[in-house]
Parts: sequence; structure tokens; C-alpha cells
Amino acid sequence: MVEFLGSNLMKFLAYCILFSFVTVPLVEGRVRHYNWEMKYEFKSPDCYKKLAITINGRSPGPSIIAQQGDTIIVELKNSLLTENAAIHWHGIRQIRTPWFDGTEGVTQCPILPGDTFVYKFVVDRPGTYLYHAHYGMQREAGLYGSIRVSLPDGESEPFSYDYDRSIILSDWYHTSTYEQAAGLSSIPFVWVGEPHSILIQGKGRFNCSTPGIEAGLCNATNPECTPYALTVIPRKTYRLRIGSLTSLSALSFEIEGHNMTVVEADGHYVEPFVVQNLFIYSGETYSVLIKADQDPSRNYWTSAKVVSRNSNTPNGLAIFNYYPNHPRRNPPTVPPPGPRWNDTEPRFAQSIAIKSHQGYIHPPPQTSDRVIVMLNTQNRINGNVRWSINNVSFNLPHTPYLISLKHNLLHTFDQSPLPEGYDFANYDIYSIAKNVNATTSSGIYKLKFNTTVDIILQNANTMNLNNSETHPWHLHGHDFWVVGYGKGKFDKFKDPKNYNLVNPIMKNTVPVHPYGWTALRFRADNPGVWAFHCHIESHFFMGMGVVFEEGIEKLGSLPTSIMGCGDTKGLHRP
Ligand SMILES: O=C1O[C@H]([C@@H](O)CO)C(O)=C1O
Repeated sequence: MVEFLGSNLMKFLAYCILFSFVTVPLVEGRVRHYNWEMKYEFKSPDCYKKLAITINGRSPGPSIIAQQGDTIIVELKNSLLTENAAIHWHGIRQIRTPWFDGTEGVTQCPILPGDTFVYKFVVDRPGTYLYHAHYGMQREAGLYGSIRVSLPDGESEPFSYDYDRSIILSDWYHTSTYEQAAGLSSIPFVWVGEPHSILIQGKGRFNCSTPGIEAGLCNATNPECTPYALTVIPRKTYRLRIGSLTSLSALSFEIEGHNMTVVEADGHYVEPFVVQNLFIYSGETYSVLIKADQDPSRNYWTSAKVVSRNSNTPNGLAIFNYYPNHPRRNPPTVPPPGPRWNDTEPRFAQSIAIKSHQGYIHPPPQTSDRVIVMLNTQNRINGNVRWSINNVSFNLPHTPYLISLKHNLLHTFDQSPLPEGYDFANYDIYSIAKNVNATTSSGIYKLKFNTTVDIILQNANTMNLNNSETHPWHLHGHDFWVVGYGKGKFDKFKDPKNYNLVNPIMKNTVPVHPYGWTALRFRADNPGVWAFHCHIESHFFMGMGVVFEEGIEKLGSLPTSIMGCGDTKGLHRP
């Protein structure tokens, strides 16, 4: 009997082991393999001919469409001829693969022209994410796309819809990345200015009759700048996944005559709420549900308008096309004007309205181990206009932190600790402060592994009178709980009492409104080195960011493919 049981037990165990080997790939999802080639090509997304960076000939690049648990492999060939590159997978936490976060100078060396770099990571959660260049100001040239991760088979979402669509909103300049970067680092400072166009899914419309436009450069009849048409079948409900990858602009997005129900933000289900226009900041994603329930005999305008800056950029327009009307038939109405650019109230109100879906509440730790207050200021350092956090403006080192920290190359970046706050009592956030002590640093914040960290982003006046801007801050490698927004100066005694610790939404990008503050909480539980920065391309370039390190000792050896630059040369590529 014992023998019988024993042999059967052995068989059973052997079966289990075999079974687990067989089923592991199924449980962990499929492998999705992409071969991408990045190139500079002349494109006319807004009718004006300009060099754009394409992936496999397109900007926005191909979408990654996957299921939760899938492994994504992107073999990326850099055919930019004379330019380095790196791609960041925005919103993907890179658990156990921090070296594939794609942040040049932080997690990897740049990919050299002619080289192919292989990114390999797991998309561990369903939702709407993005990818984009993270080298210099390259994103501005059009190197971006969307990532859609669906639920495993048999699981369903807390809302229903008939069709699923994705669009990317971006802004477009006729100046190059290099003109912009050189201007921003010049003395005197040359600001990038407002974008020439707003693009909806890579299409916009610049007015070719604008005085001073060289003949032949702008062609209003070029099919490349035919407005994007989102074709809908009457009575059907659409899930529209909207991602913003603007270089600068905060946008208000709307579809004439249609309400939108917000159901997802940065990969998290939202307690649904209805809006007429959606405010969306660079680096954010939302899913909205739209029912095609209006008069089906015509088309409607889709519009994206710049808010928060006094911009002269025309609204980006696309067509909400009711089948079977022609997708190029203009709606019979004038496009909606959109909200006033300087009305911050509805933008605060939308931020506060975003709460976690009742059925998916994942409450934050009720206390934190460390609080870092980050005062955001614009100031002058050695004649350059810079952005600073607590009077320290960020400089990327030449050797990526991840490699420096793992291989003890500590001479490659500043070792002095960064300030945890600012002179609260004496700093007037409403005036133009001189910030005479502002400095630059490549130092980092070291976070104790598995601790809870609060970050308070405090906005202030810029160097212009009565001006404070909106900054969308993005955290790599984590989602955070958005525990509070406020106006004026954050009071560390009073304001935490009003934190939402019950049903805050989790996000990876969040706005800091003019003269306001935003409070975030996150767990430092993802071993790696992670950038946290303003998602405005020029602002990060001007120093508006920091870097966190946590649990680096838990990582095994780094792939050699991320090495080759700065002081990593001795560590050699394969
Ligand atoms: O960083 C910036 O610089 C300009 C302006 O403040 C200085 O010209 C601007 O609008 C920014 O957002």
C-alpha cells in the first residue's frame, strides 16, 4: 500500500513538474516580437515638409498590441545615420528588467547609429501605455507610439464597449530638435516658442498661406495632412484610448456634440465620470467611452486646443466620421472653440474628480516613511535659464546611473545628497525669486528599499511676472497614488490631513497646476534607478527632473548591451 502510494506520488509529482514546465509559457503569456527601424524621413504631417523620425516609415510608429503577461521583444535598429537613440516604454514598470526602461543616461547607454538594440520586457498589467524617444529632445521629432495591453482571455473590464481605438495627441514644430536644444542652452536663451500645429494621430494642418513660408515647403493638398478621421457606426459605443505625447502643450480634447465617460487613467480604472472636454497633459493616457448617438447624417469635429499657455497655435482638428458619410466631408458647423486657456478651475476640478474605480480600490499605505517636498522653479544659473528642484537643476551624467551604481563607478556623478525641501518660511511662490544659490547637480535620491515615499511637487512663479505654468511629472518604474492637490503653498502640518487615502487613483504622470501643489505616495519596491521628471521635453532638458535609486543590490548582473559609453567602456559590449 505504502509502496503503491509512494510510486503514485512520484508519478504525480513528476506530472506536476512536467505540467508546470509545459504550462509556464501559457501562464506567462505569449512572446510578441517586433522588428523596428528608426529613420529620418521628410514628412508633412501638417502639410509643411520637415524631417521626422519614423519607425518602419511611420510617425506615430506601429502600435504594440498585447495581452497582460506577454513578453515584448523589440529589435530596434538605429538608422538615424548620425544620431544616437533610446526608447522608453512609458507606464511599463520594468519589474526585474530596469535596464530596459530606455532612459539614456539613467538606465542605458545610447544606441549608436547603425546598431541594433534589443528591448525585452513583460507587460504585466492591462491598460493604455505609450512609448517614445528618451534621448535628448528627440521625442519632438515624432518618435512615439502607443501600447495597448488587453486583459487575459475570459476576464472582463468594469465597462463595456463595441470597439476599441487608440489615438495619440502631439504638438509639432517646424524647427528641429537641434535648433531647439541649442537655443535652450545658449546665452542669451532662445525659447522653443509655441508649436506650429497640434497633431491628432499624426495629422494636423498648418496654414500654408502664412506669410514668409518658402514656396514648395507647404502644400495644403498633400494627402499626408488629410485630417485623421475616426469612423464610427451609429449607435455603437467606442472606447477611445487617448495618449498625449506633446513636447510642451497641455490640451483640452473634445468631440463636438458628444459626451465622454472617463473610465481609465494611466492603466487604472477610474470611477466613471462624464466630461464634455478632457484635459490631458503630456505623458498621460485616458480611456473614454463615446456613444455615437447623434444625428448620423453628418460628421462632427474632434478638437484639441492648447490650454494653460497663451498660445497662438491653432486647434488640432480631426473628423468624427459617422459611417457611411465620407470621412473627408467637413462637418457643417464651426469647430468648438474649447475652454479659455487661462481658466485653471476646471483643470483642478478634473484632476480632483479622478478617483479609483470602486471595484478596484487598492488603498495606499496610510503613513509614509519619508516626505520630500520639491519646489519647482525657473531660474538663471551661470547665465542659462534652467528649471530647478529645491534650487538644484538636474544634469544627466555621461555614464548611466544604473551601471555606475552597480559597478561602483561613483566618481561619475555627484555624491552629495539633494535637499528634501525648501525654505518654506521665506519663499514667496507668487513672486519672481532670484534664487541666487541655484546650482546644477547630477546627484540622486537614494530610497530605502520597500519604504513608502511621499513627494510634494510645489509650483511657483516663473521668471515672468504673474506667471506659473503647468508641469506634468512622470515617474518611471512605478505607479503612485495621487493623494492630494492644492492651491498655494503646501502646508506640511495641515494639508496631509486632507489627503485622500481611501480611493486615490494610481497614475504614472500627474499635473502640477499653476501656483499649486500635487502630493504623491509610492512604494520604493522596484529595484533599479528611475527618472522622475517634468514631461515637457524642453523642461527636462533644462534640468527639471530627479533620479531615484532603490534596491540596486537586489539586481543580478546587468546586460552588457546597455554599456559602451562614458566610464562603462572597460565593462565592454559583447
Ligand atoms: O521654460 C520656459 O521658458 C519660457 C519662458 O518662461 C522664458 O522665455 C517658457 O514659456 C517656458 O516654459
